Amino acid sequence: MDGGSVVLTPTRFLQSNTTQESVVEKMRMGGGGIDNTSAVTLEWALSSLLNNPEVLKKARDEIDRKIAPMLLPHVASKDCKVAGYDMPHGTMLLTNAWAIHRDPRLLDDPTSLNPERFEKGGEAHKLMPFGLGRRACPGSGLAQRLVTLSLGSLIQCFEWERIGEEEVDMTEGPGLTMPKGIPLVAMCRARAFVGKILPESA
Ligand code: HEM
Repeated sequence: MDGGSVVLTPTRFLQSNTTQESVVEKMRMGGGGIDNTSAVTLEWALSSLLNNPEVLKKARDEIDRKIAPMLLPHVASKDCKVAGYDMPHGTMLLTNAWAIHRDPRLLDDPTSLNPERFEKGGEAHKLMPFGLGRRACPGSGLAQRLVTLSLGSLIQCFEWERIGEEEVDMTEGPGLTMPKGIPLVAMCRARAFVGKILPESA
């Protein structure tokens, strides 16, 4: 291997008295004890991807498209079954709320915006933005009041419009709380009655 700037050899971190230079030197000589099938395979794979950036981009786009945000991980405190699957004590369980909320077996036409669907008895339980069970969000009462009151006031007090013909971009950004990929920019105008209450906003 040429003395490149990145040496992908995880095993070297296990050897506290080994400098990077000495590891690289040993690798050049086919160093004993450093050979690691997985690390070598990873190194070749990453090398090939770096020489073929379009394939690297395709792989990353596919991962971004298919790996949805999960709820926080939970761990089984004792052996149990979830949906028929054995969960031995200590198993980490990740809930894919994104997929559950889009499952046509649970909701009719799940990707349509139809808030009235949750007025029907039992339907609200299919929505789980706050998780479920003992570790569900303890702030859900506060959050629901805050969000619904704020959204209600924004709808009540302003006329809203998109800034153009194009639909608002719905791409998700990275991060635990699933922020918007592109921040929302919209036009709003205070409704006439607001001017009577707050003259400076008219
Ligand atoms: C729209 C707003 C919010 C959303 C969507 C949200 C969502 C969540 C979710 C999905 C969890 C993980 C539940 C699980 O592990 O299954 C969680 C946990 C938690 N949330 Fe929230 N949350 C919100 C607002 C708040 C607020 C306002 C507070 C505090 C005032 C809060 C405090 C917490 C705490 C302390 C936990 C950890 C609970 C535990 O692990 O036992 N959250 N939240």
